[in-house]
Amino acid sequence: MTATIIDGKAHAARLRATIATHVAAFREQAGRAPGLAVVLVGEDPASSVYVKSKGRATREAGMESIEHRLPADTDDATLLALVETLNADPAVDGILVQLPLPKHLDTQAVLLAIDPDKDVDGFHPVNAGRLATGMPGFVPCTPLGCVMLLKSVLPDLTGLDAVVVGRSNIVGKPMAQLLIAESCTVTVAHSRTRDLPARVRQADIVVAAVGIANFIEGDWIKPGATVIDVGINRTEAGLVGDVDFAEAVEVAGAITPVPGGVGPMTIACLLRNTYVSACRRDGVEAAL
Ligand SMILES: Nc1nc2c(c(=O)[nH]1)N[C@@H](CN(C=O)c1ccc(C(=O)N[C@@H](CCC(=O)O)C(=O)O)cc1)CN2
Repeated sequence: MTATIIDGKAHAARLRATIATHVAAFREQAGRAPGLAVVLVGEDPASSVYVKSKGRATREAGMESIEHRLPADTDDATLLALVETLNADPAVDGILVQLPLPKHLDTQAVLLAIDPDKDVDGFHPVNAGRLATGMPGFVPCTPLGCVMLLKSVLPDLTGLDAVVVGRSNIVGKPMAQLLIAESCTVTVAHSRTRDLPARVRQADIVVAAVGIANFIEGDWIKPGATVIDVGINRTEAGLVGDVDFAEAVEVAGAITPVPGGVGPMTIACLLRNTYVSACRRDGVEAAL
């Protein structure tokens, strides 16, 4: 039996349409549009595409897109000064610095400089702490999108065994926190985990965020499990995920494809976070 394919593109389109409706109501009530500032340093081709997509999606949702493109040799002081300006700008509800930054820049210092209440990426330690302790804050967009896709096929995750393969600050760790909040039993695995295939085989939910093409093999998957593939790996065969899709689709109960799975949800969730930020800043109740 082949798995249900979870159509992230369709889910993202629906979420974006919903946000656009709420943004229209916000504009009526608040007399202004939510504003998202995106900062890109350098010319990494993939990052340039993502930033362009974010700008287009922001405008299509009825929000204001403010783009700052800085040269690759920008120094820390210049970037930090721009973040401070955006922190102080009342028209800016959300600030996002596109990652990865060029190697000479101090990513941690830049993320720390963003006002946590405008941190629509949810990468600031204050928001990581809020997520870990169940307080309202901003949840990183990719894991938030993963949970939405998961719940589209498994509305109640209570008691399920989940394995998150990958322990990054922007996907693995927040993903684990979200699954704990959904009452899953969560294992966070990584490159040094002993007998990883055996761990994955026990899981009802597999989230693959390890960054290695086709790393998770079909016979690691428990029959009927739900597989969420966060990987975006450019190979000679094209864009592939961290899961060997051709193998896993024969075993899983449901699986996200790459492309067209988690990726589109990242930008849709960014719009959601920006709308929520505007509502919080204006003291308006968010409709989500
Ligand atoms: N500040 C941030 N930087 C980065 C983030 C982030 O959430 N915040 N995530 C990624 C890149 N990213 C958004 O920035 C992103 C990645 C992938 C997609 C997407 O829609 N992917 C498509 C394939 C598109 C392609 O050909 O590359 C898909 O999977 O279908 C959207 C956004 C790292 N940096």
